[in-house]
Amino acid sequence: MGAQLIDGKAAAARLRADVAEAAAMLPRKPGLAVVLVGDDAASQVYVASKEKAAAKAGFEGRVHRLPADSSQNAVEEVVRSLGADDAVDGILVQLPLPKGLNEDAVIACIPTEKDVDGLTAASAGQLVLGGEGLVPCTPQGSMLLIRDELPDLSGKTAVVVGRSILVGKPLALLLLEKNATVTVAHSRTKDLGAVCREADVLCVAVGRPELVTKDMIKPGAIVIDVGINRVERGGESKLVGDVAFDEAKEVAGAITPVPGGVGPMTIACLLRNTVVASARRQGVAVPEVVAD
Ligand SMILES: Nc1nc(=O)c2c([nH]1)NC[C@@H]1CN(c3ccc(C(=O)N[C@@H](CCC(=O)O)C(=O)O)cc3)C=[N+]21
Repeated sequence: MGAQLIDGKAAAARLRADVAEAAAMLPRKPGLAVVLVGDDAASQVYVASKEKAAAKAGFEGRVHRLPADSSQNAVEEVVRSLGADDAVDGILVQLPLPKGLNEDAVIACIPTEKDVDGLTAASAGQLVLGGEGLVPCTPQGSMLLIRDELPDLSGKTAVVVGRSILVGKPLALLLLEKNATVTVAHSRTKDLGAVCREADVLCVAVGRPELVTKDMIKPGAIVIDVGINRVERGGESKLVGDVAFDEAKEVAGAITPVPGGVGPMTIACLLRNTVVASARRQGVAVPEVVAD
């Protein structure tokens, strides 16, 4: 075991404490609304943990549950009414939506200033332009973990495996903003191993269990594993990342585990975005503990 373990759970706990402190400084409590459509088991679990984390941070949290067979218009109407509700600072529409619903059209109903997931076209545009928009939670959490290990990315090579709207693309932009030399690899990349081996910072977000093996990692690299895959092993169900952790830790300099890595940071960053959105909407300065 050469690598240092990056403890996302501990980092998330620290961030949540900062968020709670910031929330207590605002004139009124931050309000977070979660919209959950249907009864997908995994989504229920995620939403419950978001609800709990929001309450613990001193937020006004509310979950709006809609039946799986809701019409497009019904879902959009709920999101629009939350957009018009002054007590709501952040709106999160839990994805994926049940089949038949148009996710893009639902997300388009979220006002930019309440887009705590950073998923609207306006937020994505601000990310490209280097603006002050709210940054998607998983890439934001990944960047905070990287910063703890390597505060200055100038002159470093970063490779992002995966180009999803939710993670890969925004993460590549954030790394670029911090002056890393960024390569985005994906399913059509030729010789993925050779590309990954160039990385001082290797981020993997493809949703393929243990795709990245130790021969693909530069000795001493920082490895950020965004994947959360449920697999059956020896008759048991367990979570594994997109990186073969047990062998990767022999060569990496620092590595995130799954679970306990990027996942907990995602929720902490959702709370952070909500307190930032709330401060802005209340017309007060964003408290220093959660700024930048
Ligand atoms: N609009 C929207 N925004 C999201 O941010 C969003 C979403 N939809 N849909 C689903 C995914 C998934 N997601 C996770 C958050 C935390 C953990 C997490 O904390 N995982 C723990 C353990 C999980 C476990 O034990 O099952 C860990 O990695 O240590 C995982 C996954 C947010 N998502």
